[in-house]
Amino acid sequence: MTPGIRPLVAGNWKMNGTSASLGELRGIAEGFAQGLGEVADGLVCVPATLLARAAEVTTGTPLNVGGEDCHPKESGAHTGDISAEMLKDAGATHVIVGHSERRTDHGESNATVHAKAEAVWRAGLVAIICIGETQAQRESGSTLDVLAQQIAGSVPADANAGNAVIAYEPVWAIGTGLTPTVDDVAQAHAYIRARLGDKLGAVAGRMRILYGGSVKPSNAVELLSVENVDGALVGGASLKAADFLGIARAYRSL
Ligand SMILES: O=C[C@H](O)COP(=O)(O)O
Repeated sequence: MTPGIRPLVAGNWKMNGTSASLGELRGIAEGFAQGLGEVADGLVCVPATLLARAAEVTTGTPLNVGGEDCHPKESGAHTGDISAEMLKDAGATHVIVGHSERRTDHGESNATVHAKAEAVWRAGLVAIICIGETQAQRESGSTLDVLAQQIAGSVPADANAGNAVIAYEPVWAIGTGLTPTVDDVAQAHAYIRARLGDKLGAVAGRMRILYGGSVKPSNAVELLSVENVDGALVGGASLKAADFLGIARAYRSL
């Protein structure tokens, strides 16, 4: 946690969910409406196919919905792609950019992620910019260098606390049940805050830095209490309302 920064508990459904899943989203929205919204902001990023209906389900609740990716351009001949403006039209308030699965599956570079973050801002939305090292990079001792490069290349110079959220996701911790030690998380988040400070100045002290990678109700208090961890980006455990709310509930005791 960072004094003065309101935490954000964000879900990422990835390529999961059909209309039958909207009941879980409704459950999450109700949990935030019934008190959790007082201790943390809530967001669930859903597949584009569900976004408009997800926005309807969450209307009138504190829960926001977002997109998982966008094309850098506003419109044009890009079959199968979706622009940030389209996501906004469907009800998104946030868009994830640079998730490691996009970087790996679609070869997205830091420059691409940078362009996507700017596209999110062009649409008036908040960019959740993901960074994180692979297992091999960690084992070779280059974690902090990788984070520095990703911040330098992926985070536009006009990022601030209102338009961007940084998500630190060690790639090897995503969907594996493995998590870094709290000391490793603290070191990474402090380093990210410092590099953001170098790049952005004082505003970096007010930006949210989320941790992502195998967050679940049983480890949420431990991970979310770490200094400079201002929330979570949750994959698998965001698919069930009970699990996601269990994570957000950590903020009742922090
Ligand atoms: O965007 C979310 C992350 O990739 C974390 O996924 P996970 O909670 O399933 O490990």
